[in-house]
Amino acid sequence: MNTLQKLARAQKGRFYSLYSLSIAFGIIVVAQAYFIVSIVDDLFLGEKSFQQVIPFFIGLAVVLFIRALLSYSSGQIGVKMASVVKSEFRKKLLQAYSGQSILTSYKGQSGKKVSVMLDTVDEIDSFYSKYVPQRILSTVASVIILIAVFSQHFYSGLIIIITAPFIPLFMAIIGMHTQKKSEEKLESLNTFSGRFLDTLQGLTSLKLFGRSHHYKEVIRSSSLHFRDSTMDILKVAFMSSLMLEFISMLSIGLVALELGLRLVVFQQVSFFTAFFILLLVPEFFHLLKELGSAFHAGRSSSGAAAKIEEALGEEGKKTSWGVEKLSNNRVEVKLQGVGFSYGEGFALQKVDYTFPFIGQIAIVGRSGAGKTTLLHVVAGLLQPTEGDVVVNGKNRNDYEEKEWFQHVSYITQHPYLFSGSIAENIALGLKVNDSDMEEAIKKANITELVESLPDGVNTVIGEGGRGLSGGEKQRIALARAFLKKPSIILFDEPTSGLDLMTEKLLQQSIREMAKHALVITVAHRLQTIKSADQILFVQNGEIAAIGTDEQLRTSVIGYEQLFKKGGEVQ
Ligand SMILES: Nc1ncnc2c1ncn2[C@@H]1O[C@H](COP(=O)(O)OP(=O)(O)OP(=O)(O)O)[C@@H](O)[C@H]1O
Repeated sequence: MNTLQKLARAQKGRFYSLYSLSIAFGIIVVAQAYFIVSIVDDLFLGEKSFQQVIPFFIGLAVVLFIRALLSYSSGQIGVKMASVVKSEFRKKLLQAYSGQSILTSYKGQSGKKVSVMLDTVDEIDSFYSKYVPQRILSTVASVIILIAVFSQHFYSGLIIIITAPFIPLFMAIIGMHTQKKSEEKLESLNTFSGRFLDTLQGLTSLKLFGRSHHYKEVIRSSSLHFRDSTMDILKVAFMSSLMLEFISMLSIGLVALELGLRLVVFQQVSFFTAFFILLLVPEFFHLLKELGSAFHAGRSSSGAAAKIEEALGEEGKKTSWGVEKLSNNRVEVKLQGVGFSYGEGFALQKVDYTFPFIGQIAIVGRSGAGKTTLLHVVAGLLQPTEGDVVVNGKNRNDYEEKEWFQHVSYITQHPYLFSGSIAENIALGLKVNDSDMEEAIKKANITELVESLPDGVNTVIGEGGRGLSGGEKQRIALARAFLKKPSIILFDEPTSGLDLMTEKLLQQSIREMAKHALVITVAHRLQTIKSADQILFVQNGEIAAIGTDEQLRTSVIGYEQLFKKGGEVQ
């Protein structure tokens, strides 16, 4: 609970308001008992008239109103505290997820991440909306009630002091179990969400391989596991409420017995005192019981906080960035002894190469040779584990992240298209005028495609760009690049599946781009390789040779074997 406590204390104003409200609440509870006892005592024993006790009735009504107001206000403060902390956690998680290295972000299931961000963060709500206000209220108000009881009758106070500690003791025992169970519950909820989204995304593959039934069972058992762990928590909650009720009932009974004997048999206390104490004791134990239930909810929140901290701790090796500006439009990228390792197995070996300002560079090699890894290192998505990426004479890590990415566009094999219109997908939030949009569309060779659609550029394409072919998606991504006009375009060419026409259109667009920028392509097509100014031939994580297609064909063993009959790189 430490992190959650710290975050609660950080909201000093609200924290102290809760204390003030609790002091007022304690006084109000005592005043309420006083007014009730005075009314009963005066009316039945003092034989006063109804008119004479009217001031007490008014006092009681005012006190009841203030009591309701105080309870409402402390609840509201708790809700506000919770909303501040929850939005803080969500912001941190979002920053952590978006700032993670590409390797860390690929790890884990998306559904699980969404569940942490939404459900797990929601779980901490009860710590602030229930536990914190109740803890302050119960401790402060119960002390005030205890002082009132002691002031009237010492032995009743003593019985309360002896029996009351059983409640916190019991709460501590319950609390130990609850946090663990709550962590288990959240883990199964996150796993369930992760599996669900994963299965939903891979539904087509599962259907095609006739395995959808198996996965239905996987989801079913995952959901049953979540149900069982929720029921486990509820079981503990019910047990804990029952026990708290039992302890407090016993304690109230003891005080009542003692007071009854003193009042009726020994006649040592007045009716006023006995009744006053008998009204306050249940209030005292009610506060402790409420604390017990709130404590249970608070422990569940601790489990959630632990899960969030775990998610925030998944740092991974990020690319580090500096504060330098990269204003120059001409960007020269130099790889100096650059190496990268995923930890075990494959490693990119010391790469030395200076890219030209403008032109087309192709990266070729067998599958698994390290082409994409090299592209990711150049893109700034992976931080080299050795050597430096030097940009315009300075280490790239010295530049601001935003500055670098302003100069780069990366067109992957499967570009992500958001749910929205084609225009929105091309602009990606940029404010663009119609003629710029038209030009980008023309250069990316999608004019015909756009014109064939019912609403032109305003046609809505589904989540993930459903309804468009792979080649069309890539051309939309190219249009993004034409609009952005970056200095460096990284292009992961599709391995297969493009018809001749689409291939030609893509090649045309890339050639157009290479007139004004540096285009680095992970190339799989002979045509791209032939038109490249220079080719980096990658073999086992090393640049084995550099040259034009002609040069490499005559001088490098293993280069020619890369090509299949159809002209595609294997
Ligand atoms: N996240 C990762 N963690 C560990 N190893 C990885 C990771 N990504 C890739 N690898 C390994 O690194 C090696 C190079 O992968 P890379 O994707 O760079 O190859 P490639 O030349 O682009 O292959 P292809 O043409 O098939 O896409 C492969 O052996 C691959 O298994």
